[in-house]
Amino acid sequence: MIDLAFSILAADFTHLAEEIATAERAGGTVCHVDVMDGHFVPNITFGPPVVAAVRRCTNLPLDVHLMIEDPDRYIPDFAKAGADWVIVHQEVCRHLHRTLTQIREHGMQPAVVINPATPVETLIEVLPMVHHVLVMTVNPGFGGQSFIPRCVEKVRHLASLREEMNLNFRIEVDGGIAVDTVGEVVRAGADLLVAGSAIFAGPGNQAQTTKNAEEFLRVARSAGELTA
Ligand SMILES: O=C(CO)[C@@H](O)[C@H](O)COP(=O)(O)O
Ligand SMILES: [Fe+2]
Repeated sequence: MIDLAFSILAADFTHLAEEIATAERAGGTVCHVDVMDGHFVPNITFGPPVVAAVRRCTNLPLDVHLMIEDPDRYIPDFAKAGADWVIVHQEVCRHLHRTLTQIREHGMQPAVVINPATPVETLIEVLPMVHHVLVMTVNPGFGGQSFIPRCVEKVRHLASLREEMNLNFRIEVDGGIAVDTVGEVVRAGADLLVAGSAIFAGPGNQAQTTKNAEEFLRVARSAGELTA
């Protein structure tokens, strides 16, 4: 199953509810929320109150990508806000197993993410406990950056580990995913596809947003069929 996890970072914040409804009607199946703290990444976005507002706009799974130092401190707040899936960066978790366990204990699905410079091997011990692994295909911090092709090999590596270890975590990609890059990552084994600037067309441009999402899904699904 291919999921389009549309990233609201690229949406028109003055009409967030409408932007989410448009992406959902066009086939988006997961709502990806990028939380940035200005420390782990050089940008600041939003926190639990915005996640709670998004929760009131949609019943889609909320995939909350925490680009923050010390995520443990905020797990209860994101649970209260209505997050479904919480993704933490391997690079900030000194006790990754404990953090993932805490996410699950708060009723959410735990996921882990690695930056382009972080190897897949750092995750082996936690693969049995995650709902998904996110492979960053840009350095985190901003939307609209260029896809880093070398990261595709990490998706392939994870897909083969999943088979070898007889596990069923999903593989997500995030950053520069668009019609010209999505085929490659799907063929490598990703099926949870984050896209922001490739989907949202800007204020008042719902028709183009719809077209973008439909075309994105058409390309992703045809790559998926070739792979299956
Ligand atoms: O986590 C991030 C960026 O750090 C992302 O989720 C971006 O929001 C993706 O944006 P595009 O590359 O699709 O524009
Ligand atoms: Fe993200």
